Amino acid sequence: MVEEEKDGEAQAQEETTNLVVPWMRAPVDVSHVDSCSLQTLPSLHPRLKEALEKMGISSLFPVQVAVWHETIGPGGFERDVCVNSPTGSGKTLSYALPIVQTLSSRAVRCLRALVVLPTRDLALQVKGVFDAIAPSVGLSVGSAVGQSSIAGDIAQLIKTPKLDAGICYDPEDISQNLESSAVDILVATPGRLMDHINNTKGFTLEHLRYLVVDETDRLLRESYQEWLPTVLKLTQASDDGLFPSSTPFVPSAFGSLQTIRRQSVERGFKGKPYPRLAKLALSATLTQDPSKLIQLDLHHPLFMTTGATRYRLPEKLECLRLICETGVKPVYLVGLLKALEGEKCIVFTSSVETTRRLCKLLNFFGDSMIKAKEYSGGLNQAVRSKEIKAFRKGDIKVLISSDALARGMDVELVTNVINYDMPQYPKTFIHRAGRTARAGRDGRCFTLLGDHEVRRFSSLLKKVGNASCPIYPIPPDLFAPVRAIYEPALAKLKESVEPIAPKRGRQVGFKHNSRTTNSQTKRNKATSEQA
Ligand SMILES: Nc1ncnc2c1ncn2[C@@H]1O[C@H](COP(=O)(O)OP(=O)(O)OP(=O)(O)O)[C@@H](O)[C@H]1O
Repeated sequence: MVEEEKDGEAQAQEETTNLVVPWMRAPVDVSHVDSCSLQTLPSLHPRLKEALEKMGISSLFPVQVAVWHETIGPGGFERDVCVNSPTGSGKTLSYALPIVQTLSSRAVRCLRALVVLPTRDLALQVKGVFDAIAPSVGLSVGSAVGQSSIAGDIAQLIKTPKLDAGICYDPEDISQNLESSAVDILVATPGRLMDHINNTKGFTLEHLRYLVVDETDRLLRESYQEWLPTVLKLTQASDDGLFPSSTPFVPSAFGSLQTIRRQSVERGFKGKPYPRLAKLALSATLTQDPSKLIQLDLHHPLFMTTGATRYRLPEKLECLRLICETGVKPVYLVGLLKALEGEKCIVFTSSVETTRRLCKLLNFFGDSMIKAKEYSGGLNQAVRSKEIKAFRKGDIKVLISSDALARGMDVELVTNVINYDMPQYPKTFIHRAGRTARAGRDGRCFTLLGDHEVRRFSSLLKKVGNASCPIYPIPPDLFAPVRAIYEPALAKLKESVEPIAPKRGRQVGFKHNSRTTNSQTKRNKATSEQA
């Protein structure tokens, strides 16, 4: 299974699209915004300040300051906000903080903010950020992600109030109206969100005020059961001015409430439901494709980006390349990993299959060489969670991964990213490389290349705005011993791996060069990260 960022056709189409929507032509340039200490940040709730300090945060990053100024204070959240900001620049807190601050004054608990992410692990990571700040102002956060128990979700999300003794209730009203949300903020993946929309009694988006579409370009690439049009429809005003799911009788004694969205006649809002659903869309590689952006139904959108170029790598990222002899790429990888011994490294391959084999092969080099673990969409969730936990703790130093880990994942102290397989698309390079050099830290991104890939890689580097990518020389004293044990390790791999039905022109195992991988990539136009 291939987990590349997107298929070539769509990527190529986007690369050549010169149609930039008018509101993207006059962006707020975040590179002109300064960080701001929590002391001087206007209007910050004192309890949120305390919570941030507990997280070790003393100032906000530029993108966070820019979004804060747009969303907090008079006129806040009047416009939808689209953010294109480098990996590791702090986009999660840039939306989490203003949403939590704004909801801190809410009187009744109901679901008001929905954050959607493409994968389970990402959603849980973002929930962790909300969990660190929202309870300080009395807000509750829930998650609805794939591969967790639906019953558990429901218990967490839906509150069924206790009825006062002695009052006579209509059973129908009780069953229909008295269940309400136990959370103010929900972090979800699209598939599980649709499960709740379609099947969970009492789950409603009636009161939703904020919708965050994180990793926007990834989420807009697939329809994921039409989650976005469904959410937008469920938050529209109906013809009679009332929200469609509102029922005429809701006994206020139980704390239920209705949000009435009317067709507004105010300037700038004419014909739109009010109160309005405010939207935030974010990515390090935000799409500029009008046919994708239109799906968001943005209101008077404000575009925030960093610098003049479309893509931008983290400031302290150093890019390096290794030119590998054909047929012995794993030797270069092991030599490089030996040179980086003790540091946390993520090694990216282009498919689940290569991830599995490469991980096995590295472990066949023997304990004195490299201990590596695997992370890919081919593993079950429990194993993936276990490996990522061990990697976060530092018990594992080398993680071999497919692109399932390329987007958004924030693992502390990853100092090196290694592209074992050269990424095919600029977006893939940006997201993979962005697993290091986060939050202003240093990091290195190495790319292993065959001779025939050098030119294509140079053109890719130009597209990501990086001209300099010197060759990294592996110290010869590290290289020679690795080479000596390569053949026995490869033989062990061949014994252990089940033979794959041979396809014409396809080489099995690691007697391949990157051309083989590329042809596999083209054959397997499969999906990737699981929703
Ligand atoms: N103001 C801050 N001060 C210090 N650290 C911060 C601050 N804001 C965020 N961070 C840290 O920076 C790291 C990157 O943040 P985050 O994951 O939000 O980046 P991102 O822009 O969403 O990246 P990606 O595009 O890869 O998803 C996290 O470890 C986070 O805890």
